[in-house]
Amino acid sequence: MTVDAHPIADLPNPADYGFTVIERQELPADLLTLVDRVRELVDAVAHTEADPAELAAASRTVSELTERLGARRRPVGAMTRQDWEGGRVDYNTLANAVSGVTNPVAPLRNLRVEDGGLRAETTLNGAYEGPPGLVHGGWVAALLDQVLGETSAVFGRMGLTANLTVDYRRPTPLNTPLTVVSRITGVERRKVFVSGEIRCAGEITAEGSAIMVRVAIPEV
Ligand SMILES: CCCCCCCC/C=C\CCCCCCCC(=O)SCCNC(=O)CCNC(=O)[C@H](O)C(C)(C)COP(=O)(O)OP(=O)(O)OC[C@H]1O[C@@H](n2cnc3c(N)ncnc32)[C@H](O)[C@@H]1OP(=O)(O)O
Repeated sequence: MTVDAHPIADLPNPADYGFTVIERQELPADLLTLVDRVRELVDAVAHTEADPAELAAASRTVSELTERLGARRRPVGAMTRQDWEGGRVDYNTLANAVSGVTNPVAPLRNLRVEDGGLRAETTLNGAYEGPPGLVHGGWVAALLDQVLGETSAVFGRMGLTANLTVDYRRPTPLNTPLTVVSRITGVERRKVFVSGEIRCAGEITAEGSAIMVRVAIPEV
C-alpha cells in the first residue's frame, strides 16, 4: 500500500533547516570500511579472553584512536539522502543507531524496496546478545522500529513512532542470517499503520506493528 509518493522536489531538504547533509558518495570508502572493522571489534571485545597485558595495550591503542578520530567530528544530526527504487527519497541520520551508514553499532545496511514494502538482510554478531546465543529483545524491537519507520517515511511521510507492538514468536539467533520485511497497512489522518516481521531460515521469529504519526515540518 502506498500513501503518496514524494519526489525530491516535495521533500524538505534538512539542509534548509540547519542540518548537515552529506551526499553518500562524499563518504570515504575508508570510513565505511572502518565502520565494519569497529563492529567486529565490539564483538571481539565483548568476548575476548586475552591476558591483562594485551588488554591494557588494546585500551591504549583504542584511546589513542578515539582521540585521533574524535578530533574532527560531524555535528550530531548529520544526515544523508537515501534514494529508493521508484524515485522515492528520504533522509536518515548518518549515526542512526539501527541503520546509520557511519554507525558501527547499526546492523541494518541494505534496506531496499521489495514487494511494495521494505526488505533487508542482516546478521547480528555477539555484541547484540541477550539470552545465550540469542539476539536481545530490545534489538529485535529496534530492528522492527527502524524498518517500520523507514517504510512509513519511504511510502508515506516521515513520522515518529507513537506506538510499537512486538510479538516474540521464536528465539532470534545470533550470527545467523535474518530477513526483515515491512509494509504499510493503513493510513488514518496523521497516523500511518505499518507492520513487519523478522524471519530466520524462513520462519518468523518476531512480528511488529507500529503507528507512525506524521510530523508537520514548518515552512522555512
Ligand atoms: C527539517 C527536515 C527534516 C527531515 C528529517 C528526516 C529524518 C528522517 C529520519 C529517519 C527516517 C525515519 C526513521 C524513523 C525510525 C525510528 C523511529 C523512532 O525511533 S522515532 C523516536 C521515538 N518516538 C518518539 O520520540 C515520539 C514521541 N511522541 C511524540 O512526539 C508525540 O506523542 C507524537 C508526535 C507521536 C504525537 O503527538 P502530537 O501532539 O503531534 O499528536 P496527537 O494528537 O497526540 O496524535 C496524533 C494521532 O496519533 C494518535 N496517537 C498518538 N499517540 C498514540 C499512541 N501512543 N498510540 C496510538 N495512537 C496514538 C492520536 O490518538 C492521534 O490520532 P487521531 O488522528 O486523533 O485519530
